[in-house]
Amino acid sequence: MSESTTPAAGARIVLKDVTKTYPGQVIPAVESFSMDIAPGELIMFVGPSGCGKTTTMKMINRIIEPSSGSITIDGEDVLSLNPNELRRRIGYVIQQIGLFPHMTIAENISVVPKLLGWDKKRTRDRVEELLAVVELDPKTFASRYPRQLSGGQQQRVGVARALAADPPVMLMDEPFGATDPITREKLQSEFLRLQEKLSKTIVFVTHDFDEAVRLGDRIAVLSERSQIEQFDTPANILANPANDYVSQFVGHGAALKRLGLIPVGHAALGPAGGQTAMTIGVDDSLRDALDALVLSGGLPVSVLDRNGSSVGTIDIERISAVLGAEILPPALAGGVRP
Ligand SMILES: Nc1ncnc2c1ncn2[C@@H]1O[C@H](COP(=O)(O)OP(=O)(O)OP(=O)(O)O)[C@@H](O)[C@H]1O
Repeated sequence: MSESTTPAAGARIVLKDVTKTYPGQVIPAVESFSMDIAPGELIMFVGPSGCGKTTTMKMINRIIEPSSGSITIDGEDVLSLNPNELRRRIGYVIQQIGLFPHMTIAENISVVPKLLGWDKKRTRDRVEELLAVVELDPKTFASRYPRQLSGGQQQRVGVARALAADPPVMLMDEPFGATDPITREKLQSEFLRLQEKLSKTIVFVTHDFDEAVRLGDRIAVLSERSQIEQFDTPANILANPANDYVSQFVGHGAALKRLGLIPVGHAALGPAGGQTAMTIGVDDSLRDALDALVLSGGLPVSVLDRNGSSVGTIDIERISAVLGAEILPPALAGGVRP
């Protein structure tokens, strides 16, 4: 990325006692919601349909006006920001994508830059840069229309459009919800790679707890009226759900989900060499290692470093030890690195 477009890192978002009661309703859709989101954090809102996730998120960019309470971005009250300032500071991606069908991909991405009065060259350069960022070749895609793109490609354009003015904050409402599972996983990985570079502050709404675990720095598990049942890292929520409501959300397979978060390199590896049927990378997850163990018929799996050299082996005991050192015999538990 050129120096002129060094990305804006995230901003702090603070919601204090935010309540929204829709006109004609007695019960608020969101009641006394408070949250402090650090710059660069990726926060997932998960909860059942109708619990108030979207209403809470849309109050941050004022698509919905709060009935009471305050919301600040880097200390500034969002109610005091004019519409252009809001657009500059907050990108917005939605499930329905919302690309304009009669505009080319380049024109779609240029919508906010145009509103902000950027000149043609700056806008064109930014469009090219962003298409490259979301892995769509500008030569092929800039002049196409949305209907000439697959769902996954359209969703990438949606992300590029939200990033156009390099906002420090991104709001994402089920952005990958309408894609098939394989495309969805691909978009999630791309998105994580992108976020590693950009470090935006992101509020991401999803129904899918596994998506929340995969993407989130912290997850807010919400119940009716956007009440926060637990707000913590994926690993802590999986290991210690705060109550039955959260446990239900975690669902079955909590141990497998936890393994998905831990790199193989965190386990105490066995000695390299010996008979192994399969290999796994040191940065792959323990869930991948378990998968390889199942396919190898239980034979230890050889662990390779980034250069492809064998650095040790992993087996089922060593995987279990990472999750439950405290309940295993001391000899095994002792080998686990924190
Ligand atoms: N414009 C509106 N007028 C009145 N009630 C509304 C309005 N929009 C949403 N609601 C109600 O507010 C509550 C919260 O809705 P919201 O869309 O925020 O939930 P959600 O958790 O995002 O749901 P979903 O996952 O289904 O999108 C729901 O009971 C909904 O029916």
